[in-house]
Amino acid sequence: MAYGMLCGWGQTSLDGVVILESTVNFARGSKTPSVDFRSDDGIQKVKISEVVDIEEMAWAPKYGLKGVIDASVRVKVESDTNKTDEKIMPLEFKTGKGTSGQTAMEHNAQVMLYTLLMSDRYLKNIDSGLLYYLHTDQTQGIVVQRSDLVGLIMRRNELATDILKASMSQQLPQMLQSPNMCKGCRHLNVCTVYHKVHGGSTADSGLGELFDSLVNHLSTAHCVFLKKWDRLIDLEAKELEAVKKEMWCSRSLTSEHYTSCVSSLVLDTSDKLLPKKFSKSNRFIYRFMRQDLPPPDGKAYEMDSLGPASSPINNMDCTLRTGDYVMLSTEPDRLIVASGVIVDISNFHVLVSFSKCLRLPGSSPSSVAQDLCRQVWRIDKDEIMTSFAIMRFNLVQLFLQNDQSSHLRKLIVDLEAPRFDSGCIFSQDPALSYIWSEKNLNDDQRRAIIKILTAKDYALILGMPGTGKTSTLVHAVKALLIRGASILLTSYTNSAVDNLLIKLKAKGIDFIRIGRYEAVHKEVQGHCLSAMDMHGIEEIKLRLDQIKVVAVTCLGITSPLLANKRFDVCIMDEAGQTTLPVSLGPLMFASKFVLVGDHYQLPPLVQSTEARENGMGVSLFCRLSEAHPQAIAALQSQYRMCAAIMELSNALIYGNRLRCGSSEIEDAKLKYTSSASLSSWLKEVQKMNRHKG
Ligand SMILES: Nc1ncnc2c1ncn2[C@@H]1O[C@H](COP(=O)(O)OP(=O)(O)OP(=O)(O)O)[C@@H](O)[C@H]1O
Repeated sequence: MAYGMLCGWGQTSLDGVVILESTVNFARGSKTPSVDFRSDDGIQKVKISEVVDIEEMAWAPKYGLKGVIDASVRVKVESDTNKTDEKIMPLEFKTGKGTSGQTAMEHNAQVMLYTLLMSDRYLKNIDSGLLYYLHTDQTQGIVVQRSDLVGLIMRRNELATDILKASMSQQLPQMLQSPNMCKGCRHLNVCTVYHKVHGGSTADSGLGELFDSLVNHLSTAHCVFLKKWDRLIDLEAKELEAVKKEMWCSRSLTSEHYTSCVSSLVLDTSDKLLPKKFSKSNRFIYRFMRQDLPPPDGKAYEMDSLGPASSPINNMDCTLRTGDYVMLSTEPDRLIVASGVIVDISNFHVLVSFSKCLRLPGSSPSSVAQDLCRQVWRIDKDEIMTSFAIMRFNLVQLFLQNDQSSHLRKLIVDLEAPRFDSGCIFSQDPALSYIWSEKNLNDDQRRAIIKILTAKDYALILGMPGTGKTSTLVHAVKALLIRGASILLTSYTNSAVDNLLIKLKAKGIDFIRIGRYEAVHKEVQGHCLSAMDMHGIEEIKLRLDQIKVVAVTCLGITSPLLANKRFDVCIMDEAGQTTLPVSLGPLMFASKFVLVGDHYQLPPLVQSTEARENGMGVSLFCRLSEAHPQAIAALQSQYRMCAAIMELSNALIYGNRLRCGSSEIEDAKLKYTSSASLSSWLKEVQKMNRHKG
């Protein structure tokens, strides 16, 4: 029965696949495992009677806690005295063997907190949970004591106070000074680096030589750099904190007050097939509409404006867009039910895709559909804080003690000059022969690709508007592939990544696109793993090992598909508009990198004035360009503007460095058949020209 239910769930990540497989195996197990709950009832037998949810999001604003529960299960528990009890509880899978010591304590604490989150979610007292160790096939029962929960919540409060203090005044709490506990802790590296950066000494770390061995590589300049950028991220995060608070605390805000949400929604049931299964991505699509929208009678959807009682979803202020990560919650109690991605949004509806069928917590299998239809919903944007977590993660990686971090640190923090292998220009390199023989490249573009091919550390491509950046990158990728290099292509936005991929596809270059299927351009969706006919993790791994070109957005690098992947080159487009901590992420995956951008155009978007004034608007591209102009290859021949328009760009920004790529471009004129169809500003220009003439 459990397997039947599981088949209804889509698979989102490798973790998800592992959990699904594990739960199926666990639930299918013919034997009824005996589990020690360490309670008065002695050893008890447990049997899963229903898998209620997989990877269930559990948010409890009142405790300030959130988590994703591997599996929420209904379990029949039979004690020695033949007493049978049916309960809902969390089931957490662990891959390690650690059933003792500190790790086991952490696992226990995690399950206990999940019972608290589930109690809040299912509105009933959930007093026990299960831990299943995959390696040893051992199941451990946990019965929650009130005193344990009180202790855990107190620790949570201490942690929250410390985090708040750190973000306000950059003061970190004392280290534990316990070598035994610290040695096995997975946060040891980051913890010691931060301790040193904040002026901590070996003595007050309490770790002696161990501390020195982890931080001795850090110079004063490194500490200053990390501290500065950490502070800038704090400032920017604080700016957006207000938005996050609204999401957690507000109960009655409408989109008029808060533009990243739509409230008062109901499921549109006019299409009986909802949810629709998006077969390619294995996701489930639900359509929501305003509660006050008149029922669709065929005409309602075609109306330009709605009646006075109803307000459009996608009004001018609403910042929700297709491709946005969102959270779905209930109104008025604001129970967060699932996270998904907007597939489409208009004045009348919003389509959201989820990794599995929706179900209200506690809903019985027979009434799931009715319960969902009766519910009033709210959709909030949900990506702001994840990007800060990624930025911090990227930043601290740069200061850890390993070869890759050390290499990047020298280039990015110490600003060591990048090396170029000019000798190879005269070699018989087939990649270079390809570039020399390629007729569609102009001299600037050829020089740029040679810069990329000769770079040992990095190259910077300054691509002014319309100078053929994308076309140049396509040839650069081809040349690198001739050399047998593996390439990670990245950019901040999905559209920039896909723009390049569409051109690569036209040239017959194969690639894998990592990212949310819905946010990927239709023309390249077929290159998403979720759209391929893959059977199991091994096949996915094999495909990833074989492919030479992988593309992902800068913030998409946290995908488990990229874990342990290494590339010869990372090429980053839009680098002039990407903040430094975001840029660092993809660079960690490659031996050398190419940044493509134009720092004369818009700098990275930074909301906080203080962060901007203190340097957050300086991209890595700009930092390296200013330090090492010799690393830049500039594309200056443009193919988008006639001479008169280009002169404006040259006068305002480019100091006459831009030139027309051909005489046709230089003299190009706008062709139109009738002036009636012209917009008013063009008519004005036309009049002025006649006047001049
Ligand atoms: N060497 C070349 N000769 C002739 N046309 C070219 C050449 N390189 C690029 N183009 C043309 O110039 C236009 C702009 O190219 P592309 O889109 O690659 O530039 P871009 O720098 O990425 O553009 P933008 O800055 O506007 O995003 C395209 O129409 C392209 O075909």
